[in-house]
Amino acid sequence: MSLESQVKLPVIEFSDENLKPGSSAWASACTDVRRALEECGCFEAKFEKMPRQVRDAAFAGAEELFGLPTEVKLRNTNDKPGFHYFGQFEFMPLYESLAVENPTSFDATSNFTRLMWPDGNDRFRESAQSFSEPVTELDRIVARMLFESYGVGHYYDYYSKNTCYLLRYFGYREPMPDQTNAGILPHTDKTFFSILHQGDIGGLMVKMKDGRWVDVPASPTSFVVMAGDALMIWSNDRIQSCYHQVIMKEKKRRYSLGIFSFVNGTIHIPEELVDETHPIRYKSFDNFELLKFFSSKQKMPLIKDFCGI
Ligand SMILES: O=C(O)CCC(=O)C(=O)O
Ligand SMILES: [Fe+2]
Repeated sequence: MSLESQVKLPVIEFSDENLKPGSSAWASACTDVRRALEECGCFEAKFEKMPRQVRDAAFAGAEELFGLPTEVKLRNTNDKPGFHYFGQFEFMPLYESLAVENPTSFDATSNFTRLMWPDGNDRFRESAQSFSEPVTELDRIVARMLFESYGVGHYYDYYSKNTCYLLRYFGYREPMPDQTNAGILPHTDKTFFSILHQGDIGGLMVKMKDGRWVDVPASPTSFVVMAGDALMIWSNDRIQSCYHQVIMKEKKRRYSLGIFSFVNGTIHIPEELVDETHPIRYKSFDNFELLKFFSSKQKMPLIKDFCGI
């Protein structure tokens, strides 16, 4: 085994014991979350609240969704930049994804389902919402723990009221002989948090601070929590957004599900996170303007060109 594959992500367990705010187990989980994000930009969350049948139904839904004709998938449009179908890229021929905005809502999941299946598909609709509920809950737990650990617990109220969630389904074809096995090229997300959950086929890799790429094993009980660029800016660079990519190592189709959080309204860098060793690096910004800025550029711009000081 090479040294590279021995590096592992930090693992944090979220169980009944440490989910009680105010308990000592909660306080130590708050510190673990902050340390993992500051040191690695991501961690593996073991989260018991996802029932096995809900997870399996969500992946069965993914398989059905990617089985639809491309022209149907292309109906997945949205006024928000980047909240739509992606695929058919020459430089990433294996990758496709579809997005459901506000996936914990009955109406939003119904609208998406009707768009894909005009005759209805209740099983799919229900699976999308039931999967999203516990994962958005995990997002809020992680956010609250991080804010408390930074001494800005009051920010949680604003976050929970103003966060907009996106459920994204990822599908990757198996590479043909002589075709690239790059599923998705290295990038950071424009989110506050991204929580990814792989199906049975792994392939996700995350980059550590020392430049090493680490495999994220697929597991039915693991969720990868990653810092997005919006969190990096909000944290005044105490946390770096997580570089990640997908390499298709197995000759099989791969599915993955992601819950992405975006904060509505102007995000200010908390004064508590600014001090002599962390002078202010960014101006206040809008998460959707950040998305727009990146989607409008041909060449990958730098965050500092968007809101750096
Ligand atoms: O397929 C995955 O697990 C990750 C996809 C991803 O990183 C993205 O589209 O932002
Ligand atoms: Fe990503």
